[in-house]
Amino acid sequence: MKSRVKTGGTPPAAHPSGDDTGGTCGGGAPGGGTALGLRDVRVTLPSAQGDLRILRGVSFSVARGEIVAVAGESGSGKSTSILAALRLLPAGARVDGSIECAGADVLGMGGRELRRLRARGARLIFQDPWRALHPMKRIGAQLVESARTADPDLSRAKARALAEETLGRVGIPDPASRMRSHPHEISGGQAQRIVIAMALVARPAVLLCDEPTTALDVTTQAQILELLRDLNRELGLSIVIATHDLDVIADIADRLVVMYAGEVVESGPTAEMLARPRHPYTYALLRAAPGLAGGGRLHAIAGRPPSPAERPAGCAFAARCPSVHDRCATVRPEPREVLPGRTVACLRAEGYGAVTGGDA
Ligand SMILES: Nc1ncnc2c1ncn2[C@@H]1O[C@H](COP(=O)(O)OP(=O)(O)OP(=O)(O)O)[C@@H](O)[C@H]1O
Repeated sequence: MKSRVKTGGTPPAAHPSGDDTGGTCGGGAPGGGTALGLRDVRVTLPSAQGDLRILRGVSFSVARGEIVAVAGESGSGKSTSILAALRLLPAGARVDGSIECAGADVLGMGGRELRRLRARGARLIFQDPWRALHPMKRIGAQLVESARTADPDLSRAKARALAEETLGRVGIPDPASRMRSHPHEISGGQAQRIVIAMALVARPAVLLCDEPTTALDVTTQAQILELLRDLNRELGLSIVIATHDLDVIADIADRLVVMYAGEVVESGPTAEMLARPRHPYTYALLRAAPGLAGGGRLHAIAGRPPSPAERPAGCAFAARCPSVHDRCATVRPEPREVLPGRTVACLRAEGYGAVTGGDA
């Protein structure tokens, strides 16, 4: 169903609200094999210079039990895609296209359904875990609140038991005593585990992680990603991870969605995209990733992406593209399916070899 929605300027819900009782979008909701689907999503934001087209027809989907990484440089539209999925864009934002979460039409939702969506349909994990934790409330109380907001029929005792069990599940030692701690008593890595636990107790259909490890040290980053992968494997949790750092997610993502200047330029199974990137931007991102270049020379991507106000007429990547040709300046490449489940938006899409240690 196609919709056009003006969002009401609701700020991201740092703490779950407890006032919803209805709705259709939740972890246990029926509805096909898709946990989250964006189809031709366009987002326009008002600004002093006029309307800014931030997303220009973004499509990707996350099957149940799948990990999808949304990658791209800063400003490519990753966060906007995630916030659009939860209708959390700033006041005045216009969203066109269609967004589906666990079988429900997100752009057609009313207030109550939206609260339900945010409480248990799709839960957000931010880069900064402290943003999601109330500094004055005990960790146990925050977990119980999250569980009971998602399922108001859950008794306080059952919610506490679920909270404690989930803390153990995400690797928090001595969960019973941790329940009584306040956020200032824990480390950044533990805080992110607790934020993940707060999402898990709500049994969401999909976890939306926006740069979930960027604020953490390298060892903790790896542990949090391992935790996400375990939760995906053991609970069948569907996960989206937005990141500018392809190294970080290449090992755990089933599929990659590469964004540039508000568009998806390439998407497909991770292994295939690493072995044979087809879009020059994907290739450039891979060559700029230390882990994936495997000790080979790193190639920074020269230049910078265009801002939404200065986007050129044809291909947005043309000014930085080593394979550019005349038509790229005037013809906007539409995403096309080059293999089953693999799309590329490039007039050439010629394909490159895998980026390896010997690549120079
Ligand atoms: N409220 C806003 N008003 C104006 N422009 C915005 C607003 N929010 C985002 N943008 C612009 O939209 C584009 C996409 O931003 P977005 O944050 O979605 O990208 P991103 O890929 O998540 O980048 P980052 O990793 O830096 O968060 C950027 O050019 C950004 O400047």
